Amino acid sequence: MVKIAPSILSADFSCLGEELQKIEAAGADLVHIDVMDGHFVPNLTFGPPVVRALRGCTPLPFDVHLMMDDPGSLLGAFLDAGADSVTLHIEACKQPQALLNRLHEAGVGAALSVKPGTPAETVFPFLDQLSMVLVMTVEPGFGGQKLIPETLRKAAAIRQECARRGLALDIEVDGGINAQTAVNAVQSGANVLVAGSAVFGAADMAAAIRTLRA
Ligand SMILES: O=C(CO)[C@@H](O)[C@H](O)COP(=O)(O)O
Ligand SMILES: [Fe+2]
Repeated sequence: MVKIAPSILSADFSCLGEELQKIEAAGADLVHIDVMDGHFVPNLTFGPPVVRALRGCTPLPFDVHLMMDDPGSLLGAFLDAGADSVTLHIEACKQPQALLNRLHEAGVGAALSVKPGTPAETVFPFLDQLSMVLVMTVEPGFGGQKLIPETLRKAAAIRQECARRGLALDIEVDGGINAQTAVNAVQSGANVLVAGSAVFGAADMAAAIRTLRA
């Protein structure tokens, strides 16, 4: 079953709560929240107070994608704010194990992400401790970019390694996912599709989500 995680980076920021209610009604499975710190990526978005404020707007799980240089510094605040799963970039983690331990202790989903230039193998030592791996299919920082096709080979390599080890992880792809690119993404082993512009830019969000899922 393919899960659809609309990224609120492409939502109307002047009425984020209503935007969450719209994607819930349209059949979204998760809310993908792109946290950018202006250092790890050249853009700045939401912090824990925004996540906390949105928590009351929908029961959908919050999939928090931390694009931060020092994710440990605000991890507790994002957990308190209502994150259901937290994705850390392997490139930003000096001690991934310590941060994963904190996520396990908090009882939330623990995910690691790789940027397009980061080998899939960097997350292999942690696979048995993860609920999800996020393969970035664009350079992180902005919505509305074109998917980099070679990145899907990493989704396939991670899926293969999981199968070899008998692990049933979610594999999420993020960036440039639309009705066309979703086909190759799912064939490569992804089962969670992040979609910002393809959902929030659609005239009919429910139809866009149905098409992505199909
Ligand atoms: O993490 C990111 C970008 O850094 C993404 O979640 C984007 O927000 C996806 O946007 P689209 O490419 O689907 O428009
Ligand atoms: Fe994201």
